[in-house]
Amino acid sequence: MTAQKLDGSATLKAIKAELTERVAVLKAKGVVPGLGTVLVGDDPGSHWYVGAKHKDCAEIGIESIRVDLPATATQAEVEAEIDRLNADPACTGFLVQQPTGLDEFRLLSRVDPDKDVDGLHPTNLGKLVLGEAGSLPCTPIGCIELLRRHGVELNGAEVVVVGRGLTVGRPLGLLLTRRSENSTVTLCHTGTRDLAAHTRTADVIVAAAGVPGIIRGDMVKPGAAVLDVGVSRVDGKIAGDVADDVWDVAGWISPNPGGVGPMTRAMLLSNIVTAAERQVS
Ligand SMILES: Nc1nc(=O)c2c([nH]1)NC[C@@H]1CN(c3ccc(C(=O)N[C@@H](CCC(=O)O)C(=O)O)cc3)C=[N+]21
Repeated sequence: MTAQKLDGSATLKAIKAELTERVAVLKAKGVVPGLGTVLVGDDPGSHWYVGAKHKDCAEIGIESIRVDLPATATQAEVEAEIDRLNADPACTGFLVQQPTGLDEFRLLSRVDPDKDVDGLHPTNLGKLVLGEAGSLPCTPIGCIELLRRHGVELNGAEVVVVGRGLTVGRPLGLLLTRRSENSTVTLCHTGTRDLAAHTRTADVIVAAAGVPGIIRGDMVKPGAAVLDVGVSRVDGKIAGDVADDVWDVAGWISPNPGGVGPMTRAMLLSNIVTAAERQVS
């Protein structure tokens, strides 16, 4: 048996087509969505991600405001850019690319929550806990959207999430246990005594540990869906959390690259458009 692919690249394309129409409707009402990014330093990976986000925006009619600062930028300098984007009406949503090497909690908290298209502002994470509408974090909501669009059932499913990080694992548990998803979630992490005992009974495994190959074929129930979210570099190549032998056991796999990464970009675009729509009504 070989698993079917959960194709994030194809799904990004489909979502772009849908969003293009919503952007056109906004423009007809005189609203032009504009994404701002603040990038600190010269990490090549971060430059690639930010460039990809602006290219995605251009394709669907979203304007770009790009602020690149040197690695020597101070907390106060980055905060001044955040204040400027908060006040700029052409910027309908923005993000500070992580990591910055600065106090990220203070940076995140300074963004206007209505312009927080990453869904990581404390107000938006608090709204998620409270069940109120707000921007949702892009990577975990991208995992859910990828499964939904491939017809993988989440209602009543046993989902094992591996990793408790703030951008994926922790918020994913909150999203999946909403009534609209209705999954039963086990959140595993480095303190979990017997990881395989949990993953073996799961209908869906989300591997977001950042440990290459941590999920092996003998840890997966035949037919399960496995999302490879972890990103590490081994010899300069992207290495995910899912070992190759999982393809022989699982029913569905999101590859890495080509799976959840593009979905993160799709959900950022969706958050930008939704935030601009909220600002109209
Ligand atoms: N404020 C903030 N918001 C973010 O959303 C954010 C961030 N900081 N910091 C870094 C992570 C990482 N991230 C990715 C986006 C796209 C791909 C992606 O599209 N990857 C491609 C190819 C990657 C490659 O080939 O290098 C793929 O998986 O197919 C991956 C990772 C967003 N992040």
